[in-house]
Amino acid sequence: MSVALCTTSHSPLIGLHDPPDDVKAEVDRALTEARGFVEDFAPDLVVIFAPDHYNGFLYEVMPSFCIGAAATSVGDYGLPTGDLSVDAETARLLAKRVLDSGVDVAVSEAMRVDHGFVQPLSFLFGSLTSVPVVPVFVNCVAEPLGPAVRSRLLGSAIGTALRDLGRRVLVVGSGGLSHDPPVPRLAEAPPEVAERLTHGRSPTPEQRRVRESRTVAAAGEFARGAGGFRPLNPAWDAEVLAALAAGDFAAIDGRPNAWFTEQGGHSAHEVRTWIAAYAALAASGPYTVRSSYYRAIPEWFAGFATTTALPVEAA
Ligand SMILES: O=C(O)/C=C/c1cccc(O)c1O
Ligand SMILES: [Fe+2]
Repeated sequence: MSVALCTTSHSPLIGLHDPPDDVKAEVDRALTEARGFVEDFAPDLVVIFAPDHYNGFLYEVMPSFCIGAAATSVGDYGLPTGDLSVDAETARLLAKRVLDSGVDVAVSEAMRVDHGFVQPLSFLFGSLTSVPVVPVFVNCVAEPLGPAVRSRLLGSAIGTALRDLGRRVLVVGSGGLSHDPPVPRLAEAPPEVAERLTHGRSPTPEQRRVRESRTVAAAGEFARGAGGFRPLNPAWDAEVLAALAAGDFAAIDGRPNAWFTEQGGHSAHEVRTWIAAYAALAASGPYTVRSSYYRAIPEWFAGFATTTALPVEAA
């Protein structure tokens, strides 16, 4: 089997609240390069690690990790709705192998996914059904969170299992580096928001519109330096990118959750998806980063990065 990696930030504000044209063009070039890398690799399976933002996973039951044997997009922020082309047999096999390794992963036969999964799949493949996929949910927002090292163990177990498949597998990690957009938190939520975080899996179109327009308005404030949001942290982002590029998981493994939150903001825990993806790649041996793009983009509420990587012997 062969393996390749692409990690990318997502932001539902892309296309809804864009940065100046020169920045947008720079990101487009980076994503086009990543897409070219993926086309050249021509995967026959994609394993995507991504978070959810209270669209598919709510406090009714909030697993730390979940592998989907079937998945459908809820179509938040105007993104495509519909089923992903999930490779159910491989999803169930990977779940078994992860459980055998001692990492407790949930399984879903009806996973609902949001922009965290849908945006990278749409960027890289143009649709949700171009390539067989195994979606792997990583809880990055709903506290309490387990330690980040568990994401590495999850990725490592999946990468080890992938070695036996004899397939061309692209592992994808989806999520921002430093960022703290207004995703609600249960501990400080008023009752109606707590109710939504627990049971609100089917908002009306109007409820969805209100929620999404609030995020766009907040991004406008953030980009103007208003609103009291936590700033992006390019220095921390560089530190994390350098550790992952060097395969230096030890630099991250021992970090407490407070390190991610204090340095990068509450949503910086989305970097767990990158840790899992890089750990999955590392299971096939030493790797080398082929491309790495970064820019802090307040209009998208994101320390925005995209990287690609290959095993050393394939590079
Ligand atoms: O509104 C949400 O659910 C999330 C918004 C968001 C904004 C910016 C970067 C991200 O990673 C997000 O999920
Ligand atoms: Fe996100």
